[in-house]
Amino acid sequence: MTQHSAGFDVRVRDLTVRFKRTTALDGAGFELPAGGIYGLLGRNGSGKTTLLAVLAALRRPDGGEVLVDGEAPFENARVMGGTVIVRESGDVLPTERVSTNLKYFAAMRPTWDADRAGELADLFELDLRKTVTDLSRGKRSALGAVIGLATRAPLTIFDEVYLGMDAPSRQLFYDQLLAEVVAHPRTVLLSSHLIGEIEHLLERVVILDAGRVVVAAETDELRARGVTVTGPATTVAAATDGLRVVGSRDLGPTRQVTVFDDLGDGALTSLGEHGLDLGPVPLQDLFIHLTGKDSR
Ligand SMILES: Nc1ncnc2c1ncn2[C@@H]1O[C@H](COP(=O)(O)OP(=O)(O)OP(=O)(O)O)[C@@H](O)[C@H]1O
Repeated sequence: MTQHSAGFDVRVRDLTVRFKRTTALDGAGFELPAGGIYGLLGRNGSGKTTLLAVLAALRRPDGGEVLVDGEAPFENARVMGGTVIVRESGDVLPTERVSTNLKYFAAMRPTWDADRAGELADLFELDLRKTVTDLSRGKRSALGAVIGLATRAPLTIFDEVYLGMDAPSRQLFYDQLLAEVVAHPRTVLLSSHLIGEIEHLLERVVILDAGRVVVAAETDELRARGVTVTGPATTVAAATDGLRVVGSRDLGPTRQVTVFDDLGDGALTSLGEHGLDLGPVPLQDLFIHLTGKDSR
């Protein structure tokens, strides 16, 4: 059911987008419930920006279905009015001052919170008098963060916008994002390469690979499906037979494999009974295994 107070939900089914010779999205599908912070991960060229552009109504799909809050977003004034996308290329007025940009968004966006925008601009130490073109890359990213957060849109999309920020600024962004979503629930979709940094924020993760969704799952469920198994090579091979092994490396007689499978307690106990060492797999490693050359 759509919960308007908690943001827009997103349903994508069999989505295809083509550019002349390139199929950027090739039957992608996933769902995001209303209200929550979600991650869109994928290697360079996997289709993240294209997907986000479709969700934000900047592009019409060539095939399949995209529903945002129950309706197709393209040329849909209601859905577009409730969606904000922040991209590094900037959807700001580049030759105007920061202060003018904030006033412009205040006028354009009914959900804009001007006090919060001012507070965030202070926190990010943005000089309101500077024109956008005179800002450093990191400060331009910070302006994007301020706009994305202060808009309080039911669907808020950040397309790698915080990559230009230094580590303390990114931490500030993550903290402020979390505070915003707790105080004013909405649906936030972040695309990023910095998985280790953002994984604790994410309720769900969608991983794209070559235009297809290879994983769409709750982050906790994803972590539970990944385990490293370490021990004598022959024992590891026998114990993991029949499980989906996504990575393997040998260190002399010792083998470590990364398993990505529905591991119930039974499977884990049986691995443990073989006397093998079991360990967690960082999301970043799972991502590398699932989108690396070996998995194709
Ligand atoms: N305007 C365009 N014209 C032609 N091809 C395009 C266009 N935009 C994207 N593509 C192609 O579509 C594919 C997906 O690109 P997209 O920008 O969506 O990927 P991405 O996952 O955002 O990549 P990155 O992480 O490098 O930003 C790529 O092969 C890209 O070259």
